[in-house]
Amino acid sequence: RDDPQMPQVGQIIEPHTTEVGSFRVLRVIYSGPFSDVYLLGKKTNVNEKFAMKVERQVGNIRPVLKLDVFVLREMNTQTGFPRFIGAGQTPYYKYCIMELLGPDLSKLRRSLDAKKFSTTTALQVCIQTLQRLETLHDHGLLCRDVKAPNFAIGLESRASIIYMLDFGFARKYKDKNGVLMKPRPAAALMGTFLYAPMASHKREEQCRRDDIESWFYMACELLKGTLPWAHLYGVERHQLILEWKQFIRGSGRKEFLRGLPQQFDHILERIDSVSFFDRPDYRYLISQLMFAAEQLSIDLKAPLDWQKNKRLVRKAHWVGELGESNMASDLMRENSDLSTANDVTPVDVETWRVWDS
Ligand SMILES: Nc1ncnc2c1ncn2[C@@H]1O[C@H](COP(=O)(O)OP(=O)(O)OP(=O)(O)O)[C@@H](O)[C@H]1O
Repeated sequence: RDDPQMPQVGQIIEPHTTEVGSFRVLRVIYSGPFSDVYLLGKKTNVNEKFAMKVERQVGNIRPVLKLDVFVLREMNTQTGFPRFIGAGQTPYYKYCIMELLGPDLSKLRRSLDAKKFSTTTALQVCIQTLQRLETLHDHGLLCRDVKAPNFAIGLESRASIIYMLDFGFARKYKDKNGVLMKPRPAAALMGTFLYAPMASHKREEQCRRDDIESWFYMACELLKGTLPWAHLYGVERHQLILEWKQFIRGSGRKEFLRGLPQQFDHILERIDSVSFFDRPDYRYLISQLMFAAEQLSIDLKAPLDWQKNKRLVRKAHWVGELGESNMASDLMRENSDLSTANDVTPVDVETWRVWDS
Protein backbone atom coordinates (compact mmCIF):
# COMPACT_ATOMS: atom_id res chain seq x y z
CA ARG A 1 0.00 0.00 0.00
CA ASP A 2 2.97 2.31 0.65
CA ASP A 3 4.31 1.52 -2.79
CA PRO A 4 3.61 4.52 -5.08
CA GLN A 5 3.49 2.18 -8.09
CA MET A 6 0.38 0.49 -6.66
CA PRO A 7 -3.11 2.07 -6.77
CA GLN A 8 -3.46 5.09 -4.50
CA VAL A 9 -6.58 6.59 -2.98
CA GLY A 10 -7.89 9.29 -5.31
CA GLN A 11 -6.17 7.85 -8.37
CA ILE A 12 -8.13 7.40 -11.61
CA ILE A 13 -8.25 3.93 -13.15
CA GLU A 14 -9.05 3.67 -16.85
CA PRO A 15 -9.56 0.10 -18.03
CA HIS A 16 -8.58 -0.64 -21.62
CA THR A 17 -12.17 -1.43 -22.48
CA THR A 18 -13.46 2.08 -23.17
CA GLU A 19 -17.17 1.39 -22.75
CA VAL A 20 -16.90 0.86 -18.97
CA GLY A 21 -15.58 4.40 -18.37
CA SER A 22 -13.16 5.54 -15.63
CA PHE A 23 -13.11 4.93 -11.89
CA ARG A 24 -11.70 6.63 -8.81
CA VAL A 25 -9.96 4.63 -6.05
CA LEU A 26 -11.84 5.38 -2.82
CA ARG A 27 -10.18 3.12 -0.23
CA VAL A 28 -8.63 -0.27 0.50
CA ILE A 29 -11.16 -3.00 1.36
CA TYR A 30 -8.71 -5.84 1.90
CA SER A 31 -4.97 -6.21 1.92
CA GLY A 32 -3.71 -9.76 1.76
CA PRO A 33 -0.55 -11.71 1.05
CA PHE A 34 -1.46 -12.28 -2.59
CA SER A 35 -3.75 -9.44 -3.56
CA ASP A 36 -5.33 -6.18 -2.47
CA VAL A 37 -8.96 -5.24 -3.00
CA TYR A 38 -10.03 -1.61 -3.38
CA LEU A 39 -13.32 0.22 -3.32
CA LEU A 40 -13.85 2.21 -6.50
CA GLY A 41 -16.42 4.83 -7.46
CA LYS A 42 -17.39 5.70 -11.02
CA LYS A 43 -15.43 8.84 -11.99
CA THR A 44 -18.65 10.48 -13.16
CA ASN A 45 -20.60 9.37 -10.06
CA VAL A 46 -18.63 8.11 -7.04
CA ASN A 47 -21.83 6.78 -5.48
CA GLU A 48 -21.82 4.04 -8.09
CA LYS A 49 -19.40 1.69 -6.39
CA PHE A 50 -17.32 -1.30 -7.51
CA ALA A 51 -14.55 -3.55 -6.22
CA MET A 52 -11.12 -3.86 -7.80
CA LYS A 53 -8.84 -6.80 -7.09
CA VAL A 54 -5.18 -6.03 -7.72
CA GLU A 55 -2.14 -8.26 -8.02
CA ARG A 56 1.51 -7.28 -8.40
CA GLN A 57 3.19 -8.12 -11.70
CA VAL A 58 6.54 -8.88 -10.06
CA GLY A 59 7.41 -10.89 -6.96
CA ASN A 60 3.98 -12.46 -6.56
CA ILE A 61 4.36 -16.05 -5.37
CA ARG A 62 0.82 -16.94 -6.44
CA PRO A 63 -0.34 -14.96 -9.47
CA VAL A 64 -4.01 -15.83 -9.93
CA LEU A 65 -5.79 -12.75 -11.19
CA LYS A 66 -5.86 -14.09 -14.75
CA LEU A 67 -7.85 -17.05 -13.43
CA ASP A 68 -10.25 -14.77 -11.54
CA VAL A 69 -10.83 -12.77 -14.73
CA PHE A 70 -11.33 -15.93 -16.79
CA VAL A 71 -13.90 -17.38 -14.37
CA LEU A 72 -15.76 -14.08 -13.83
CA ARG A 73 -16.05 -13.62 -17.60
CA GLU A 74 -17.24 -17.20 -18.00
CA MET A 75 -19.84 -16.89 -15.22
CA ASN A 76 -20.81 -13.29 -15.94
CA THR A 77 -24.55 -13.68 -16.45
CA GLN A 78 -25.08 -16.31 -13.77
CA THR A 79 -26.93 -15.56 -10.52
CA GLY A 80 -24.59 -15.37 -7.53
CA PHE A 81 -21.38 -14.51 -9.40
CA PRO A 82 -20.10 -10.91 -9.23
CA ARG A 83 -20.61 -9.05 -12.47
CA PHE A 84 -17.37 -8.59 -14.39
CA ILE A 85 -16.80 -4.93 -15.27
CA GLY A 86 -13.33 -4.72 -16.76
CA ALA A 87 -9.68 -5.66 -16.39
CA GLY A 88 -6.31 -4.26 -17.30
CA GLN A 89 -2.70 -3.92 -16.29
CA THR A 90 0.10 -1.44 -15.74
CA PRO A 91 3.80 -2.40 -15.72
CA TYR A 92 3.40 -2.90 -11.94
CA TYR A 93 0.03 -4.55 -11.39
CA LYS A 94 -2.90 -6.37 -12.94
CA TYR A 95 -6.44 -5.48 -11.93
CA CYS A 96 -9.96 -6.75 -12.26
CA ILE A 97 -13.00 -4.54 -11.63
CA MET A 98 -16.20 -6.26 -10.59
CA GLU A 99 -19.51 -5.80 -8.81
CA LEU A 100 -19.12 -4.68 -5.21
CA LEU A 101 -20.37 -7.18 -2.64
CA GLY A 102 -21.06 -7.12 1.09
CA PRO A 103 -19.17 -9.05 3.80
CA ASP A 104 -18.32 -12.70 3.44
CA LEU A 105 -20.10 -15.52 5.27
CA SER A 106 -17.21 -16.17 7.62
CA LYS A 107 -17.13 -12.60 8.87
CA LEU A 108 -20.91 -12.54 9.22
CA ARG A 109 -20.91 -15.79 11.21
CA ARG A 110 -18.15 -14.62 13.50
CA SER A 111 -20.02 -11.36 14.10
CA LEU A 112 -22.85 -13.25 15.76
CA ASP A 113 -22.70 -13.78 19.53
CA ALA A 114 -23.32 -17.53 19.14
CA LYS A 115 -20.79 -17.71 16.24
CA LYS A 116 -23.34 -19.58 14.18
CA PHE A 117 -26.22 -18.59 11.96
CA SER A 118 -29.83 -19.28 12.84
CA THR A 119 -30.91 -22.61 11.36
CA THR A 120 -33.21 -20.72 8.96
CA THR A 121 -30.31 -18.70 7.58
CA ALA A 122 -27.81 -21.56 7.61
CA LEU A 123 -30.10 -23.84 5.58
CA GLN A 124 -30.80 -21.13 3.02
CA VAL A 125 -27.09 -20.43 2.75
CA CYS A 126 -26.35 -24.16 2.37
CA ILE A 127 -28.84 -24.42 -0.51
CA GLN A 128 -27.61 -21.33 -2.31
CA THR A 129 -23.92 -22.24 -1.98
CA LEU A 130 -24.66 -25.69 -3.39
CA GLN A 131 -26.50 -24.07 -6.31
CA ARG A 132 -23.42 -21.90 -6.99
CA LEU A 133 -21.21 -24.96 -7.06
CA GLU A 134 -23.61 -26.72 -9.41
CA THR A 135 -23.49 -23.72 -11.77
CA LEU A 136 -19.70 -23.49 -11.61
CA HIS A 137 -19.31 -27.24 -12.19
CA ASP A 138 -21.76 -27.19 -15.08
CA HIS A 139 -19.49 -24.60 -16.71
CA GLY A 140 -16.66 -27.14 -16.56
CA LEU A 141 -14.88 -25.57 -13.60
CA LEU A 142 -13.85 -26.68 -10.12
CA CYS A 143 -13.35 -24.19 -7.29
CA ARG A 144 -10.91 -26.25 -5.14
CA ASP A 145 -11.18 -23.74 -2.28
CA VAL A 146 -14.77 -23.91 -1.07
CA LYS A 147 -15.08 -22.13 2.29
CA ALA A 148 -17.21 -19.50 3.97
CA PRO A 149 -14.76 -16.61 3.33
CA ASN A 150 -15.18 -17.26 -0.39
CA PHE A 151 -18.92 -16.55 -0.35
CA ALA A 152 -20.23 -13.03 0.21
CA ILE A 153 -23.66 -11.44 0.39
CA GLY A 154 -25.00 -9.01 -2.16
CA LEU A 155 -25.62 -5.37 -1.38
CA GLU A 156 -28.97 -3.70 -0.73
CA SER A 157 -31.74 -5.34 -2.80
CA ARG A 158 -29.39 -8.30 -3.40
CA ALA A 159 -28.74 -9.00 0.29
CA SER A 160 -30.52 -12.34 0.09
CA ILE A 161 -28.23 -13.58 -2.69
CA ILE A 162 -25.04 -15.42 -1.79
CA TYR A 163 -22.20 -14.76 -4.25
CA MET A 164 -19.16 -16.85 -4.95
CA LEU A 165 -15.80 -15.08 -4.82
CA ASP A 166 -12.14 -15.84 -5.42
CA PHE A 167 -11.35 -18.27 -8.19
CA GLY A 168 -7.64 -18.36 -7.63
CA PHE A 169 -7.60 -22.16 -7.35
CA ALA A 170 -10.15 -22.87 -10.07
CA ARG A 171 -9.38 -25.56 -12.61
CA LYS A 172 -11.08 -26.90 -15.71
CA TYR A 173 -12.00 -30.53 -15.40
CA LYS A 174 -13.10 -30.98 -19.03
CA ASP A 175 -10.94 -30.56 -22.11
CA LYS A 176 -11.91 -28.34 -25.03
CA ASN A 177 -14.05 -31.12 -26.49
CA GLY A 178 -16.01 -31.41 -23.25
CA VAL A 179 -14.36 -34.70 -22.30
CA LEU A 180 -13.60 -35.20 -18.61
CA MET A 181 -9.86 -35.02 -17.99
CA LYS A 182 -8.11 -37.99 -16.48
CA PRO A 183 -6.66 -37.47 -13.00
CA ARG A 184 -2.94 -36.71 -12.86
CA PRO A 185 -0.98 -39.21 -10.77
CA ALA A 186 -0.25 -36.55 -8.15
CA ALA A 187 -1.51 -33.06 -7.43
CA ALA A 188 -0.59 -30.25 -5.05
CA LEU A 189 -2.21 -29.98 -1.66
CA MET A 190 -4.56 -27.13 -2.47
CA GLY A 191 -6.98 -24.86 -0.70
CA THR A 192 -7.48 -24.30 2.99
CA PHE A 193 -6.65 -27.12 5.42
CA LEU A 194 -9.79 -26.66 7.48
CA TYR A 195 -12.10 -27.45 4.55
CA ALA A 196 -9.77 -29.34 2.20
CA PRO A 197 -11.23 -32.58 0.87
CA MET A 198 -9.49 -35.80 1.85
CA ALA A 199 -8.25 -36.21 -1.73
CA SER A 200 -6.33 -32.96 -1.41
CA HIS A 201 -4.71 -34.05 1.87
CA LYS A 202 -3.60 -37.17 -0.03
CA ARG A 203 -2.32 -35.04 -2.91
CA GLU A 204 -4.78 -36.56 -5.33
CA GLU A 205 -6.40 -34.81 -8.26
CA GLN A 206 -9.65 -33.13 -7.26
CA CYS A 207 -13.05 -33.59 -8.85
CA ARG A 208 -16.55 -32.15 -8.41
CA ARG A 209 -17.16 -34.40 -5.41
CA ASP A 210 -14.25 -32.78 -3.59
CA ASP A 211 -15.76 -29.29 -3.86
CA ILE A 212 -18.96 -30.75 -2.41
CA GLU A 213 -17.00 -32.42 0.39
CA SER A 214 -15.51 -29.03 1.32
CA TRP A 215 -19.00 -27.57 1.08
CA PHE A 216 -20.15 -30.19 3.61
CA TYR A 217 -17.54 -29.09 6.19
CA MET A 218 -18.55 -25.49 5.58
CA ALA A 219 -22.25 -26.36 5.95
CA CYS A 220 -21.62 -28.13 9.29
CA GLU A 221 -19.68 -25.10 10.50
CA LEU A 222 -22.47 -22.72 9.47
CA LEU A 223 -25.06 -24.77 11.35
CA LYS A 224 -23.14 -25.98 14.35
CA GLY A 225 -20.16 -23.67 14.82
CA THR A 226 -16.38 -23.99 14.46
CA LEU A 227 -15.19 -27.40 13.27
CA PRO A 228 -13.52 -29.69 15.84
CA TRP A 229 -10.18 -29.66 14.00
CA ALA A 230 -10.18 -25.87 13.63
CA HIS A 231 -7.63 -25.36 16.40
CA LEU A 232 -5.01 -27.47 14.61
CA TYR A 233 -2.31 -25.57 12.77
CA GLY A 234 -2.68 -27.11 9.33
CA VAL A 235 0.83 -26.50 8.05
CA GLU A 236 2.20 -28.86 10.69
CA ARG A 237 -0.85 -30.99 11.48
CA HIS A 238 -2.60 -31.52 8.17
CA GLN A 239 -2.20 -35.29 8.52
CA LEU A 240 -4.12 -35.11 11.79
CA ILE A 241 -6.81 -33.00 10.11
CA LEU A 242 -7.12 -35.77 7.50
CA GLU A 243 -7.46 -38.30 10.32
CA TRP A 244 -10.27 -36.18 11.79
CA LYS A 245 -12.04 -36.23 8.45
CA GLN A 246 -11.71 -40.02 8.35
CA PHE A 247 -12.79 -40.33 11.99
CA ILE A 248 -16.08 -38.49 11.38
CA ARG A 249 -16.88 -41.14 8.79
CA GLY A 250 -16.23 -43.95 11.24
CA SER A 251 -16.62 -44.14 14.99
CA GLY A 252 -16.87 -40.33 15.30
CA ARG A 253 -19.74 -39.98 12.84
CA LYS A 254 -22.61 -39.96 15.33
CA GLU A 255 -20.98 -37.41 17.59
CA PHE A 256 -19.97 -35.20 14.67
CA LEU A 257 -23.50 -35.15 13.30
CA ARG A 258 -25.16 -34.63 16.69
CA GLY A 259 -27.25 -31.46 16.66
CA LEU A 260 -27.32 -31.24 12.87
CA PRO A 261 -30.50 -32.07 10.95
CA GLN A 262 -30.65 -35.86 10.54
CA GLN A 263 -30.52 -35.42 6.75
CA PHE A 264 -26.84 -34.52 7.10
CA ASP A 265 -26.12 -38.21 7.59
CA HIS A 266 -27.68 -39.00 4.18
CA ILE A 267 -25.95 -36.00 2.64
CA LEU A 268 -22.52 -37.18 3.80
CA GLU A 269 -23.27 -40.71 2.66
CA ARG A 270 -24.30 -39.48 -0.79
CA ILE A 271 -21.24 -37.23 -1.16
CA ASP A 272 -18.91 -40.07 -0.23
CA SER A 273 -20.52 -42.36 -2.79
CA VAL A 274 -19.67 -40.07 -5.72
CA SER A 275 -16.71 -41.27 -7.77
CA PHE A 276 -14.13 -39.21 -9.63
CA PHE A 277 -15.94 -38.78 -12.95
CA ASP A 278 -19.48 -38.64 -11.54
CA ARG A 279 -21.67 -35.57 -11.49
CA PRO A 280 -22.73 -35.08 -7.85
CA ASP A 281 -26.47 -35.32 -7.33
CA TYR A 282 -27.02 -31.66 -6.41
CA ARG A 283 -30.81 -32.08 -6.68
CA TYR A 284 -30.78 -34.84 -4.08
CA LEU A 285 -28.57 -32.83 -1.71
CA ILE A 286 -30.79 -29.76 -2.05
CA SER A 287 -33.94 -31.83 -1.56
CA GLN A 288 -32.47 -33.20 1.67
CA LEU A 289 -31.85 -29.64 2.90
CA MET A 290 -35.40 -28.70 1.95
CA PHE A 291 -36.70 -31.75 3.75
CA ALA A 292 -34.71 -30.75 6.85
CA ALA A 293 -36.31 -27.29 6.67
CA GLU A 294 -39.78 -28.79 6.34
CA GLN A 295 -39.27 -31.04 9.36
CA LEU A 296 -38.08 -28.07 11.40
CA SER A 297 -41.00 -25.92 10.14
CA ILE A 298 -38.52 -23.50 8.62
CA ASP A 299 -39.66 -21.04 5.97
CA LEU A 300 -36.89 -20.99 3.36
CA LYS A 301 -38.05 -17.57 2.17
CA ALA A 302 -37.72 -15.94 5.61
CA PRO A 303 -35.35 -12.94 5.90
CA LEU A 304 -31.74 -13.87 6.59
CA ASP A 305 -29.94 -13.02 9.84
CA TRP A 306 -28.23 -9.95 8.32
CA GLN A 307 -31.50 -8.71 6.84
CA LYS A 308 -33.11 -8.84 10.27
CA ASN A 309 -30.14 -7.35 12.08
CA LYS A 310 -28.51 -4.59 10.04
CA ARG A 311 -25.83 -4.08 12.71
CA LEU A 312 -24.43 -7.46 11.77
CA VAL A 313 -23.24 -6.21 8.39
CA ARG A 314 -21.49 -3.23 10.00
CA LYS A 315 -19.94 -5.47 12.65
CA ALA A 316 -18.76 -7.94 10.00
CA HIS A 317 -16.64 -5.20 8.41
CA TRP A 318 -14.65 -5.01 11.66
CA VAL A 319 -14.09 -8.71 12.10
CA GLY A 320 -10.56 -9.73 11.14
CA GLU A 321 -9.60 -11.67 8.06
CA LEU A 322 -9.59 -15.43 8.36
CA GLY A 323 -8.64 -18.46 6.37
CA GLU A 324 -6.75 -16.98 3.46
CA SER A 325 -6.52 -19.37 0.56
CA ASN A 326 -2.95 -20.24 1.12
CA MET A 327 -1.59 -22.87 -1.14
CA ALA A 328 -0.75 -25.45 1.45
CA SER A 329 2.23 -26.89 -0.35
CA ASP A 330 3.82 -23.45 -0.71
CA LEU A 331 3.33 -22.79 2.95
CA MET A 332 4.95 -26.00 3.97
CA ARG A 333 7.88 -25.41 1.66
CA GLU A 334 8.43 -21.95 2.99
CA ASN A 335 7.86 -22.93 6.59
CA SER A 336 7.40 -19.24 7.19
CA ASP A 337 5.46 -17.51 9.91
CA LEU A 338 2.17 -17.48 8.01
CA SER A 339 0.42 -18.83 11.05
CA THR A 340 -2.84 -17.27 9.92
CA ALA A 341 -3.27 -20.15 7.44
CA ASN A 342 -5.55 -21.87 9.85
CA ASP A 343 -6.12 -18.98 12.14
CA VAL A 344 -9.41 -19.91 13.69
CA THR A 345 -10.08 -18.72 17.18
CA PRO A 346 -11.66 -21.71 18.90
CA VAL A 347 -14.33 -19.46 20.36
CA ASP A 348 -17.13 -21.95 20.10
CA VAL A 349 -15.14 -25.12 20.32
CA GLU A 350 -17.40 -25.81 23.30
CA THR A 351 -19.95 -27.31 20.93
CA TRP A 352 -17.50 -30.03 20.02
CA ARG A 353 -15.94 -30.46 23.45
CA VAL A 354 -16.69 -34.15 23.54
CA TRP A 355 -13.55 -34.84 21.49
CA ASP A 356 -11.24 -32.76 23.63
CA SER A 357 -11.79 -34.88 26.67
N1 LIG B 1 -16.33 -7.98 -5.28
C1 LIG B 1 -15.99 -7.74 -4.03
N2 LIG B 1 -16.72 -6.91 -3.27
C2 LIG B 1 -16.40 -6.68 -1.97
N3 LIG B 1 -15.34 -7.22 -1.35
C3 LIG B 1 -14.57 -8.06 -2.07
C4 LIG B 1 -14.84 -8.36 -3.44
N4 LIG B 1 -13.89 -9.22 -3.88
C5 LIG B 1 -13.08 -9.44 -2.84
N5 LIG B 1 -13.47 -8.75 -1.76
C6 LIG B 1 -12.86 -8.74 -0.42
O1 LIG B 1 -11.48 -9.04 -0.55
C7 LIG B 1 -11.17 -10.25 0.13
C8 LIG B 1 -10.11 -11.01 -0.64
O2 LIG B 1 -10.59 -11.33 -1.93
P1 LIG B 1 -10.21 -12.69 -2.61
O3 LIG B 1 -10.57 -13.81 -1.69
O4 LIG B 1 -10.77 -12.70 -3.98
O5 LIG B 1 -8.62 -12.50 -2.70
P2 LIG B 1 -7.42 -13.48 -2.35
O6 LIG B 1 -6.14 -12.77 -2.61
O7 LIG B 1 -7.62 -14.75 -3.05
O8 LIG B 1 -7.59 -13.62 -0.82
P3 LIG B 1 -7.30 -14.88 0.07
O9 LIG B 1 -6.02 -15.45 -0.43
O10 LIG B 1 -7.21 -14.28 1.42
O11 LIG B 1 -8.52 -15.76 -0.14
C9 LIG B 1 -12.50 -10.99 0.26
O12 LIG B 1 -12.53 -11.84 1.39
C10 LIG B 1 -13.47 -9.83 0.43
O13 LIG B 1 -13.46 -9.39 1.78
